[in-house]
Amino acid sequence: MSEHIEARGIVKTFSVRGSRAPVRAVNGVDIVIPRGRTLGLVGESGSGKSTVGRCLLRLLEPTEGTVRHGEHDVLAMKPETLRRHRARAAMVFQDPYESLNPRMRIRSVVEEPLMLHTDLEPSARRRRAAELMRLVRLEEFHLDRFPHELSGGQLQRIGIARALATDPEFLVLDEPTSSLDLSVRAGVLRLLKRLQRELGITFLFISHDLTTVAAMSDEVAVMYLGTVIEKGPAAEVLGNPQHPYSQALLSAALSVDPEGRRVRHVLEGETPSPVDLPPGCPLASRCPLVRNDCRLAVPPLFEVSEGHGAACVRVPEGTNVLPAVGPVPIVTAS
Ligand SMILES: Nc1ncnc2c1ncn2[C@@H]1O[C@H](COP(=O)(O)OP(=O)(O)OP(=O)(O)O)[C@@H](O)[C@H]1O
Repeated sequence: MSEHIEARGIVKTFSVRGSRAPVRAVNGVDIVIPRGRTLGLVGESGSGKSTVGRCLLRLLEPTEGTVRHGEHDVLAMKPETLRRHRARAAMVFQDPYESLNPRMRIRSVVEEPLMLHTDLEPSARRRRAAELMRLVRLEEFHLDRFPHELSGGQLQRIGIARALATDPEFLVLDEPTSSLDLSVRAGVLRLLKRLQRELGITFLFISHDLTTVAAMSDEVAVMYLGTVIEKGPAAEVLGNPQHPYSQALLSAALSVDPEGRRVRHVLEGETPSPVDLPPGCPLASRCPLVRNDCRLAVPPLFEVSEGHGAACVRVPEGTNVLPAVGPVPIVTAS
């Protein structure tokens, strides 16, 4: 299966007022997603998930790293090439109401990307808008409504229709169902699955909700403090987590193991500030299993099983080192 989205060594820092040191929001992340597949990106609030998603779309300029979309070097694009490239990749935001202009009719919301990134005539834009309504299972009359006249679930379908307007190959879905009632969540997730199947779109699915990620993802990457600390096939990472942070995240969410026993992996203490990152494993200051060598260097992703890696020195020695998410060559540790 061909790699579709491939980002290497992504670093993103933000300068903040009143602080001489920048916030290191993303600290050397690799992302590889094969065409038509879903990578779920999980981690607590502030771990850098949205910043990674925005860097992949170049809605933010990474401070370091490379981003490839198919054959295209996204970060090397000049403005006009980038404008046309924006038709190939789009983002669906968490809160559909917040992300839509309340004064724009839905038709303008849906047609806007066509105006910005394509040269379609008005009549072709209208036809495309009607087609998009059918695709997301809404009625054509919704195009003449304003955002406040639609329900949360309908608005998120509009957010999806807008993202699909230019027939993109890649979508970043940033917590696309977190603001929705449970009763409409499943419908939106089913819609996304169907669209992916029918249109062959590649997804980066960002969420802190592990149940949703489990249902949506082929592979999962777990982020902590700007770093991917575990990644691999979704069933492996979520069913057999090896990094103490992933174990804590999962036990907080599930609180029972596969045999039905209650398990608790509690992390004490505060997450360190991304302005002042510790030198070794980012979890060292909170990890119940910490050893001296954890504080020396950031551990690489040690291979737990095929394609499943965890950046923890306690993963058995003598294993391979996984350099990135997805089907990439595996380097044997010396
Ligand atoms: N524009 C910005 N200026 C300064 N700091 C920022 C900016 N954007 C993000 N950050 C910081 O970068 C870190 C990562 O933020 P990010 O939003 O990517 O995390 P996240 O995992 O997506 O969290 P959430 O789930 O809450 O959206 C946080 O410490 C955040 O405060």
